[in-house]
Amino acid sequence: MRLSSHDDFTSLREIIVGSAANYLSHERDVTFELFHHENLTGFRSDWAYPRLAAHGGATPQSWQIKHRYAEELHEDVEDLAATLASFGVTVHRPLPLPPDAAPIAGLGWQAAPTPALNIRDNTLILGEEIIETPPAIRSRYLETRLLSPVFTHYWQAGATWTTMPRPTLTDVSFDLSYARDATTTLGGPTESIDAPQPSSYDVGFEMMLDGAQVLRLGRDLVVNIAQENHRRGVDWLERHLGGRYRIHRVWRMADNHIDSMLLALRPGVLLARHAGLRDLLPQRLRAWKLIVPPEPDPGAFPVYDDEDLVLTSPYIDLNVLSIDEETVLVNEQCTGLIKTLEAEHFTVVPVRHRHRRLFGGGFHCFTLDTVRTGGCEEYL
Ligand SMILES: NC(=[NH2+])NCCC[C@H](N)C(=O)O
Repeated sequence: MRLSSHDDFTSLREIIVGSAANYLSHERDVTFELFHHENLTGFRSDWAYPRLAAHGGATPQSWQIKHRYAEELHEDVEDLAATLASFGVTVHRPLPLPPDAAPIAGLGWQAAPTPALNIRDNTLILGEEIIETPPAIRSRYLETRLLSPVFTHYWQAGATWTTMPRPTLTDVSFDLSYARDATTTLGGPTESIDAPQPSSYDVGFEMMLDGAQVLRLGRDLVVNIAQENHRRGVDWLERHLGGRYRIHRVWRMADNHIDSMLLALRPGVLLARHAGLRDLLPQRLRAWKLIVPPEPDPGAFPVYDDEDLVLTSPYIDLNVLSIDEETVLVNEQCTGLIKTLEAEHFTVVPVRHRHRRLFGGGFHCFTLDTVRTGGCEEYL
């Protein structure tokens, strides 16, 4: 079918499910530390972390992921793909990262590549257009290349395929204000994000915007912005779209991705982390109903060691995936959310995903819907 995806809730026909194959390590350079600083430092995350200060050091490090967790993740992602297929959805897959992947390099940096797992992040599908968004983490620089075969398939069927300007990603490319303003300890055990090193390739602040910062509602796009890199990215998007969409900028609802804060389940209904989010919404969206699940249960997560990096907050299970306006895939461990949605008359499909705190995403992050029945509607 032709690419056509304008929202997260109308009937799902085709989807890409990320690949967790060979997720062996995290490249703990300054770009990784900055992107994940909120979780790495425990800020806002209630039972975040005994923590890392003990480790010390200032050079990028390859942080090994325990084999068992990588394997269990892979198993859960393959099951997710099978569950979607069992609903009659056509499932596409990225190329798996090979086990012996060589490091990738940019101007003045080098990093081990990550697999195309959280594919919501680096691509934005807007209707009939694929927009590859500029990554903010070096190890993710070539991630969308693993999706090239799928994008080529849609391009051949008539899709528009665009790549936003690619950043150089030197240390000084980043606006650190969000990290500085937050009440958090800067710097992880590896590279301090507060000490950018000069490079001959410096160009100053660059555009950086992840697809996952955008909530798609037909003609309306709600975009979370936390700092200048994001602002430049949204400015680009707005100019590129040339009035075809209405962009609503939301200031600092989250550090970056919006999809463990707010998701649309159907026109008029949002799933929200807490009721206070209403005040941050664009005026016309404030009239929508907010479904707020109970606070996450610490007992619903595996217990990890200090060296197992926790990359998401305990609210990650809010990151659900809708098959249609009634049917929602939810983490089987998140019984509070399951009950809440059932009470609202949704059909919940429980799906296993054990290590959602270790790999940065839930079901919405791991997928990219490419064909849904909804058009470019005026929901607002
Ligand atoms: N598209 C994504 N990767 N979203 C995941 C967002 C997770 C969010 N930072 C949290 O800790 O809850």
